[in-house]
Amino acid sequence: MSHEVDDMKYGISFPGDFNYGPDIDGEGDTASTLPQHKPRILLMGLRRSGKSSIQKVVFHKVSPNETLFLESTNKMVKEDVTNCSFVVFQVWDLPGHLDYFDSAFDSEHIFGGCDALIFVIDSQDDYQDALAKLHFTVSRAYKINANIKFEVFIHKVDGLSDDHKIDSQRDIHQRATDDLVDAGLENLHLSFYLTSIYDHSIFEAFSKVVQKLIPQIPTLENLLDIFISNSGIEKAFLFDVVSKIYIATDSSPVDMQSYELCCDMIDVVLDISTIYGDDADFSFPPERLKEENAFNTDSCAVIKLNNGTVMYLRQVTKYLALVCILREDSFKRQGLIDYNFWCFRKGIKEVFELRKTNKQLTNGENLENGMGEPPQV
Ligand SMILES: Nc1nc2c(ncn2[C@@H]2O[C@H](COP(=O)(O)OP(=O)(O)OP(=O)(O)O)[C@@H](O)[C@H]2O)c(=O)[nH]1
Repeated sequence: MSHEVDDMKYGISFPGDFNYGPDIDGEGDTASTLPQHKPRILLMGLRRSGKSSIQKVVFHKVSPNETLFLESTNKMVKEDVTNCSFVVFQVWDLPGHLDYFDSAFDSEHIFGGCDALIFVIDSQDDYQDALAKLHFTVSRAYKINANIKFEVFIHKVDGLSDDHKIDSQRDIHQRATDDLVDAGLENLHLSFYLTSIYDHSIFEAFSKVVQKLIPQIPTLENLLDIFISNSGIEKAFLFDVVSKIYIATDSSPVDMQSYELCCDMIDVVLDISTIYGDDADFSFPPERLKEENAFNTDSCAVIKLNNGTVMYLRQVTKYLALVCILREDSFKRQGLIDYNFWCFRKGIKEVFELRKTNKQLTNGENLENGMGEPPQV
């Protein structure tokens, strides 16, 4: 394992335009030293479709029930998702009743600098108007900026039966793409997700959107593949701890149940660290993470399930955690897994250090990772 990671060539480009939160070690604030372009995600859709609720549940840990009486948003709300989070980007919540292509708005600025546009459709409502608005929005935005990733959240599916969900998705997909073909926009690609704030589907969908904006994804996936295949692990996720967005996973398919289990494990570990950690602090989760010792690079947890499966969490940096699912038999070789994890973490750090040392690399200088020696196995 160590050889494979050490020999790996990171043959991808590292555009300096995707910022990450505080240093990979959680020390220092890179925000002041790196260029300030933050990927921008626009949340659009008709009124009451659920845009503000999505933002509150995913990024502010608001419980779904608390969104029931959210007031309508009347003006554009811009938010930097930087708080203690590894992934740094901006989310703009655009109220549904306004036309952003009107001359009153600077549409070039709104859509020209946009990286992903999430269009939220309320699946519990008649979606005829939403489809018309979707077509109007994406076709105009595409003309301004053809690089935008267009994502459609078929939202509030908690109220639909399984059959109804599939039918709605098929119907919306068909009608939306037909409209684009009729308008001669075959190259405009829409991705569809079934979402609800009442389960983990909204986190999963947001994870997939964010992953499209991380240029290092192929390398991270590759590192995870090498790690799991050499450690007898079945599935591994690399999580941004605060948002519970997974920023990468190995190349095997993701099943919702495994993802949910891993999210729950992060909650359990956070709670226990907060209560029994060196500097126990009982404030709201993002605040807790600011405390140096509540959840740090030494955090590690093992949960044995009654079906012969083990869940293993290791902290990669203060903001990133690796959560793995494996069989109890494979966990007998924990020493090997720990060693491989050490190599994996070293690889991850090198990937993200490259963004800082881009210049050094082009000058042919060596990277120093300052990681010390691997643990003894
Ligand atoms: N059942 C269900 N209700 C949801 C879901 N997401 C949001 N809602 C509800 O939908 C209602 C409207 O949500 P908002 O987040 O205010 O909608 P919005 O799109 O921001 O609305 P505007 O600010 O008017 O543009 C609230 O009562 C939410 O509780 C969901 O996944 N399932």
